[in-house]
Parts: sequence; structure tokens; C-alpha cells
Amino acid sequence: MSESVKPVIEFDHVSKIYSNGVVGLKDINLAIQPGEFVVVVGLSGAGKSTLMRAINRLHDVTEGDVRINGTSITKAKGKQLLHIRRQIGMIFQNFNLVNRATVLKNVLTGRVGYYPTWKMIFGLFSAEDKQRAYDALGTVELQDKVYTRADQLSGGQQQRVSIARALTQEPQIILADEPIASLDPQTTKRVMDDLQRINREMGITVVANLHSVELAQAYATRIIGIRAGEKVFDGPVAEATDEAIAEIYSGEEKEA
Ligand SMILES: Nc1ncnc2c1ncn2[C@@H]1O[C@H](COP(=O)(O)OP(=O)(O)OP(=O)(O)O)[C@@H](O)[C@H]1O
Repeated sequence: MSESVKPVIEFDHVSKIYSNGVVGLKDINLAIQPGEFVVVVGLSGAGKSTLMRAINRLHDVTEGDVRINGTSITKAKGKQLLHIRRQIGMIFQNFNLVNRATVLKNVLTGRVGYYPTWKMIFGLFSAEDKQRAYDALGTVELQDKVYTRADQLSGGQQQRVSIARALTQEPQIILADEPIASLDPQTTKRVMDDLQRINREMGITVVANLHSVELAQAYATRIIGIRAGEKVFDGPVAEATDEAIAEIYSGEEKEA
């Protein structure tokens, strides 16, 4: 990749100390280029979720600066924050779908950042946005479930709906916080394959946090290892040798 490509995500001396004094992140520096598939690994309580949530400012960092396409999300307010957040889709371990709503309605909520609140109250989505939602459901091969209630779907299907919701947002980045932790092995593969396809074919940068080193090695282009809030490994997947992995996982597991 050429040197002139601007990082899509940058951490500049980022630390996060929770209000109870727990250190979540310690002086993290990193630059993620467009199109990377980054997997963050480390022991339970190491700070993986804290790192992910700092990217879209689901929580504030204590020190340092997080930049998205060169603009500080740490300092952004109001509309600027909304505009930066539109570029970042997120999927969660527990899917975060509205169970009683249809698949289509759930996927359309990916567009909420583009509308004033009053339109959302009345559920007024444009025809273009409905098309975006259908297209996204096509990408994860769930077109036939458009009018099904979310809670009628299997866990893997629900996670793919949440991927479609993130895609409908037309993000540059997808954050996946333990996306497969509640899924069985077969469904896991399907969800990871979808994320890989979106990354390769649509060029969307993916940052995922996984408990399985095997999956990290199978899907990531780059692995970041976190131990006790510090970045202890950062390199291409080929350099994540057994020794490097053992080093990331050395130390004590903390209750997260
Ligand atoms: N809201 C919070 N308030 C206080 N401490 C927190 C909070 N959230 C996380 N922590 C602590 O911060 C540290 C890092 O937590 P984090 O959830 O980022 O770890 P993790 O690597 O994602 O763990 P897991 O793999 O178990 O999800 C842990 O010690 C955790 O207990």
C-alpha cells in the first residue's frame, strides 16, 4: 500500500481510565489503512472492547486523540460527531435488533443518522433507503426474510441482519465487537465469511474483536494483541506466530 494513503483510523497516545480507576487502555498508538481486516485479540479483560468502543466514541477516552479519516472524533461535537459516526457501522455480540420489528425495519434503522428525529418517529424512510436495505439484505442473502420478525430468525441470521443494518449505513468502517461469541461453529463461519466478503468486495475496513486465535489467523490481514490495556503486538497475520500469540496471552485473566 502506498505511503500516501491516509489512515482511516488513527490512535495518538490514547489512554482510557474508567471512573473506578481501572485502566482500560494505556498509551495506544496505531494507524489502520483503508481496506484492512484487523482482528484484536487478548485475554478476557485485556481491553479489546474498550479499544473498539474508543473508535466510534461509544465512550470517551481519558487522554490522547482518535482520528477517523484525519478528523478528531475525540474533539467532535454535534453535527460533526454525527457525520463521523455515519462512517462507522457496528455489530455486537447480542445483535442489538428490535425483536418485535421486521427485518426490513431493523435494517432501515441503519439510516437513522441521515434523518431528522421527527421523520424517524413517523418511520418515514425514502424509497432509495428502502432499496439500500433490500440490497444489503441481498448481500447477506436474506432477501426472503424482509418481512419476518427479527425474533423469528436464528442467531446467525440475526447477526447477518445486523451486518445488513450496518451496510445500509454505507459505512467506511465496520466494528464487530465479539460478533460470533453467541454462535455455533457453522453459523460462525457464515458470519465471518460475510464480513470477509464485505471487506474484500466493498473495500470496507473491518475491525473485529475475537476470542478465537484460529479465527483471527484465518480471517485477519493484521492482528493487534492487547494485554492489560497495552498494545503488545501489531503486525500482519503471517507474523502472528505461536510465540507471539503466547506472549499476548501471557499474564492473568481479568474479570471484564
Ligand atoms: N464501564 C466500565 N467501568 C469500569 N471498568 C470497566 C468498564 N468496562 C470495562 N472495564 C474494565 O476494563 C478492563 C478492560 O475491559 P474490556 O471489556 O475492554 O476487556 P475485553 O478484552 O474486551 O474483555 P472480554 O474479552 O472479556 O470482553 C477490564 O478490567 C474491565 O473490568
